[in-house]
Amino acid sequence: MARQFLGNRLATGALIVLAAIVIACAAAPVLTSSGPTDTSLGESLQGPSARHLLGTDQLGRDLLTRVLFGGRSTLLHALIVSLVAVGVAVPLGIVAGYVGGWADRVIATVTDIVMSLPAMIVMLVVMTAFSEHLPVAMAALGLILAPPIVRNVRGAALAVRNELFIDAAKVAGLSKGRIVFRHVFPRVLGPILVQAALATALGLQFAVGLSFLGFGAQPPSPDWGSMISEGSQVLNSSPWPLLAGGIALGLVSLTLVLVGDGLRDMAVESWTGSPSRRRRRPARPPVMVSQAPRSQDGPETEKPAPDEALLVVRGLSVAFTTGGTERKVVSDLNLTIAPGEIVGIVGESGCGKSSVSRAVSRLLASGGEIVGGSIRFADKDVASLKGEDLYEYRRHSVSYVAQDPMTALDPSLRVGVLLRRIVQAGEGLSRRAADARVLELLAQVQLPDPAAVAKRYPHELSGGMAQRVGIARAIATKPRLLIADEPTTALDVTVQAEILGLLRSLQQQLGMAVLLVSHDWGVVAQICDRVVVMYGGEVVERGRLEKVAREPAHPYTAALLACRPSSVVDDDLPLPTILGSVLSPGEWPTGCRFAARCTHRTESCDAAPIPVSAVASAHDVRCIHPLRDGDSTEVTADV
Ligand SMILES: Nc1ncnc2c1ncn2[C@@H]1O[C@H](COP(=O)(O)OP(=O)(O)OP(=O)(O)O)[C@@H](O)[C@H]1O
Repeated sequence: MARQFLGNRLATGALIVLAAIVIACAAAPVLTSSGPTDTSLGESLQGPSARHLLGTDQLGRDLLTRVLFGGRSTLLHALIVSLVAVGVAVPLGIVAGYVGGWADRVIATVTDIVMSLPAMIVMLVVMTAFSEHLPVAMAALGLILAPPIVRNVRGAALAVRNELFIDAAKVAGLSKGRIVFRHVFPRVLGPILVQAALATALGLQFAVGLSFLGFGAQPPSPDWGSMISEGSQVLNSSPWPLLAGGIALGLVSLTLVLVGDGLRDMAVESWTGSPSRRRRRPARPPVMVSQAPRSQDGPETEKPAPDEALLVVRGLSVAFTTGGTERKVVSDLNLTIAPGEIVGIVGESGCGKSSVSRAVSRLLASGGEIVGGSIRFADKDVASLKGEDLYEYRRHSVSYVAQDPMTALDPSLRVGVLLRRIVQAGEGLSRRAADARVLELLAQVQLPDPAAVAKRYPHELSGGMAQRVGIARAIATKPRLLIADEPTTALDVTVQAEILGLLRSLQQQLGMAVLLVSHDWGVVAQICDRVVVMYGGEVVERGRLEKVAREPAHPYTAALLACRPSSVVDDDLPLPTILGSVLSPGEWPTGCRFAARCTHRTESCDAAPIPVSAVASAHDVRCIHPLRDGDSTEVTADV
């Protein structure tokens, strides 16, 4: 961090000047040979000379001495403003942005009220009430300046709340407090530093302004405001008394702004590595619980018995509310996963795969809600978990590996620190033991030279290495179910294969179950035991992987399989695609949701919702015209 700041020459220069001024003011009694009130009428209103570097005022007092002594109270008052403003605003801004809900609404109302007050009039009232106590007035000014900082910090915290690495920290079981201190605060530090510098500059202006009006130091004691006031009265005779205070004020204000800019750039660079690494995600609050008894998703013919199952999802419906309209994106979904099993969910983009995985890991985005059904994990009712139980579930039951490894790792933390915090949070290990465990985890995900990797920031890793670190974090809590949402989509093909191989070998070593979400049959086919095909928010087919892949019964599954690059025989032909596009959630028809793109469509497909039924042992399909051996599987593929 310090290196990044020093790289900004302007800011470094400004900091040196600012520090020099502050130190000189603090050490004024030592640095000056005369006192600030020592008069010498014979030397009145002189210009700069070797004896008086900034000249003298009308009473022959040395202006430099008065600037240095006067700066002590002026800078102290500015500091009070800044400390009060930032000290009040930062906690409120973080709570409003990160916690949200009613806390956000209350804080927003209070800040709106304070912002609507006329600052100058309030200050004059405060000054009248505390005319002898400028520090109290400065503290009041700090309170008046806090609301814009609250808004700024709130915005930064809100943006961080939506980052993938916060989801990852939640799934790793870190409590809200730890997440705020370890992940949110470092990310809002940039805006805080800038605001602190600006608040100090503003405080300085106010301190000087109030003193100019006579509320500050009383003669003969100096401060910069009273010096400017006195200087303005003798401006016709000499500009130096005015310039001395004015230059000090201008210099400190300018350096504060430049230092603030430098600090902000330093904070941004240290958490991003490069600006291109920063991405935003929509906000996501906790989900709500509700029930929906009706189920069109029929019984799974191939599943572990409920008492053997690790995860049992029944009739799950998920909806998003945007602009006051609720839209179901997953409807009536059944899914069962046995301990140690790898199940894949496959389907085109927008079919609801991630919504299912996020509902299971309790990470639905803002506006997202479980509106029906149940999710049971071992003996837990996942949808109703709260507080400690939710941390416990995330800490020891599920883990989440996200699509983009770069955004899923906190860019402001070295890999070793990031993993150590996860390891220490749950197991209460000493630092040394936690560091050893971190190296063990990095070795477990087959990263060469774990000690060197532990010292790097995420932006210093390749995509594949970053995803291995993401997996190391996911297994650090020894989960029973690892959810991997498109874990290889952001990686190139060779790295994809390595990551899938790693997931398979970790699953075997640790005995955990895996729910793999992908739009790519090739990925699912490499490691899954069973597969669930989703279309339009519902399951259209499921069964053992080899069975579904060899004998797809739903035309959609068949079309997906036909679109795999590996199924193209003639390299000269373009890749096949499925005709039409996925319907948006609000456009789903009553009958078969795939009907508009299906060449097997008949009138009865549109008449009523299509139930799931068994086509064979261990093989279910939601289609009234399931494909049979010999039926064309490419009918919907457009080449
Ligand atoms: N935060 C959100 N707000 C509103 N709608 C959303 C939100 N997230 C997802 N959706 C909608 O939910 C539907 C299902 O999205 P989901 O991400 O679950 O599908 P997916 O199959 O995983 O697709 P992808 O592979 O592109 O992520 C989509 O229509 C999408 O627009």
